[in-house]
Amino acid sequence: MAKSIDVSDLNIYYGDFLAVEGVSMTIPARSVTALIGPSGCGKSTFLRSLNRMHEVIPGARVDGKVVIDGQELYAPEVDPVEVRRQIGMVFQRPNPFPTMSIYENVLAGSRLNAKKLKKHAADEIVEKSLRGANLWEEVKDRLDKPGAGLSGGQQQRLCIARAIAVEPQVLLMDEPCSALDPISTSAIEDLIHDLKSDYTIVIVTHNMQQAARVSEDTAFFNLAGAGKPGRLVEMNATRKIFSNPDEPSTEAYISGRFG
Ligand SMILES: Nc1ncnc2c1ncn2[C@@H]1O[C@H](COP(=O)(O)OP(=O)(O)OP(=O)(O)O)[C@@H](O)[C@H]1O
Repeated sequence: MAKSIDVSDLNIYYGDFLAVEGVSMTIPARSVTALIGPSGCGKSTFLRSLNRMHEVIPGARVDGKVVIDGQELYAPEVDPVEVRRQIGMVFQRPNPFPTMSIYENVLAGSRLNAKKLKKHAADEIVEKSLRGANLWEEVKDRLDKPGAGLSGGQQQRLCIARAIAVEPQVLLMDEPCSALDPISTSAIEDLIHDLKSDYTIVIVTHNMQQAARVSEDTAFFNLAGAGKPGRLVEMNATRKIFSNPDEPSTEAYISGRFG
């Protein structure tokens, strides 16, 4: 199920504006890769290029290659809508469908994928996904209540349940804990740890400790200068990035000297 991702010479544009330049990296399967770097260096833009969400913005485009287990993501025959279904994404702010029940929130993606879902199969998906997102025990007695009635941390876990319900190959997370308190953050981090045995996870985070805690590899992005595009400075084992990075600018960033 989990897939590795090979990115080569990827340039990412908003119209004429080159936001991210020349990224090449290999993101290993069944592992967590953290993307770090100062504001505006293109972490979210890069993340969205991995499931073709970037192109949703008018005029936005990429050139270069993204290959997921041998399949080129930007090949002409690939349907971007299908890609977005297969590569799950969790955003900064939990965004459950507010009036939809917890049960239906989990199934939202599966209902799009399968025309008719039998009650028994639907129940199974809901329980498995909520268990996978570490939320089952907290909500099993109120599955018919609206998603908006949950706490922020529970809502974020509900969004993760919704993302994993379709059994994606890859899970992209854009600062999934930035709107959460420390206890909910810790629950999500534990969950990320559990999920990585099944999924390839890429997470954008501003929190250095979080990158150090949850990821195997870390990619440090930076701007080459004001008005210049973001680029990948260094990707290495997280252990190495936080103890003995190859690049002085990585060292400066992680030690809090800029960014
Ligand atoms: N919809 C958009 N249209 C035009 N430019 C955009 C758009 N979204 C982002 N950008 C620009 O692309 C560059 C990279 O932005 P991006 O949000 O990817 O950076 P980031 O590293 O994720 O930042 P942050 O850490 O602040 O979230 C910035 O110069 C930003 O202004």
